[in-house]
Amino acid sequence: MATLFKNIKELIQVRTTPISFVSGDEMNILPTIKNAFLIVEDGLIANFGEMKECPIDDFTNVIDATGKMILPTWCDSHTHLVYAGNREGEFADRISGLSYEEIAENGGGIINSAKKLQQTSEDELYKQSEVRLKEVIQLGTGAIEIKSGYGLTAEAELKMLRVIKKLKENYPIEIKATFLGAHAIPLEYKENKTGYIDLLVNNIIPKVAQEKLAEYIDVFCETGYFSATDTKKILEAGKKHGLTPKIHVNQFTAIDGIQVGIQFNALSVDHLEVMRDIDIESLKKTNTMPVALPGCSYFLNIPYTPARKMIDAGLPIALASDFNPGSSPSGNMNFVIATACIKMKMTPQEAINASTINGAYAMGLETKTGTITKGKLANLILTKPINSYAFIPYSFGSNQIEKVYLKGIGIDG
Ligand SMILES: N=CN[C@@H](CCC(=O)O)C(=O)O
Ligand SMILES: [Zn+2]
Repeated sequence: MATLFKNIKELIQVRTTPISFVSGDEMNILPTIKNAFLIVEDGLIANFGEMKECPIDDFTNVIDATGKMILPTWCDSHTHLVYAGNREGEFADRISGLSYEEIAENGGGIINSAKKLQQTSEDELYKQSEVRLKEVIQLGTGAIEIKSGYGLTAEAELKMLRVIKKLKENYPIEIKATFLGAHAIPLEYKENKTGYIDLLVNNIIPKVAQEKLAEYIDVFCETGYFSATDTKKILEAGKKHGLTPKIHVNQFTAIDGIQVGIQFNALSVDHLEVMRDIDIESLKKTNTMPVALPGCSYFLNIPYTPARKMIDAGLPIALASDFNPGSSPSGNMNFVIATACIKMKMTPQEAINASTINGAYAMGLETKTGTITKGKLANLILTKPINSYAFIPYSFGSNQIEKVYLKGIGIDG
């Protein structure tokens, strides 16, 4: 069962020697092969090279990619794709002048989503989430991290994580689950944050770990949510139960969350719209991936992560969608890449590296996906006929994807 893609105009993100991620100046290097072939066997990339070296075996399927390009599928390392209902009412309130913070203070925001989710059955939550998962696959995402965090009770958090597990069982996309019980302080604990942290530490985290429902642990380390000290306490409990941190930090204020993340060897620190020089300095020479979420900056009209400054300082960057009902109701990685180029001054090469190999690293999948490398999953984007890969971010809002292949199988919309 071998499939040959032939006459590929340009095969993008080709890495013959495995890499974990790229940083600094290396982010601007995107290796490609022009006029290429690629062979898929048993769901994996078996071989690739220049057309002049293409083997003349008997292939089960031959796909002529004349004029079209192939890239590894997008690796979206930060989403909240499992949620109930939507928050377009708050969207209208923001247009009328209320801020995201004011909406949250009035009982909207994450608390609003938690209320809806608690009242939604597991089956219904699965159905709503499945629609979004199918949509992002068609938009080129082949690996995705999904967080809990709209439950805020043991029962509802576990319900979310079971939905993520079911999606993982039923769809060919790679899915990683993150426990984000510390996403907001539930109304019942408004005057007793310590009580909620104790519940997380002594009850919910042990349950999540026991049922093996998550690999990562997240905390919204932010003024009005969880402080650096709270974050340490929660990450400590997560560590005790084998959960690796990937945390929300520096979205609105810099309160030393990055330093806590580094101290706990976080796989990633995400958002980073507000970055002090000390935060950039702290991230140097660490294994922690900084993750930018331009869709959130776009939607909330808040500053963009200073990616240019960070890359110029030698750091890596991953890009993710932050797909969620409150601050980024879109999981379209093509838009994320375009926005990173247009608003954050990342080059197309940097943005593609940030959305493939660096995104894969930010969810522990760098050995399985994120590059065109022999033995990796044949998770591929076949573009429509285009002149250059820069056309993908350039033509923002248009879809340049002809077909998505996961484990070598073409996914029908
Ligand atoms: N900032 C915290 N959490 C989400 C948004 C949550 C919401 O508004 O529902 C984020 O990453 O932007
Ligand atoms: Zn988020």
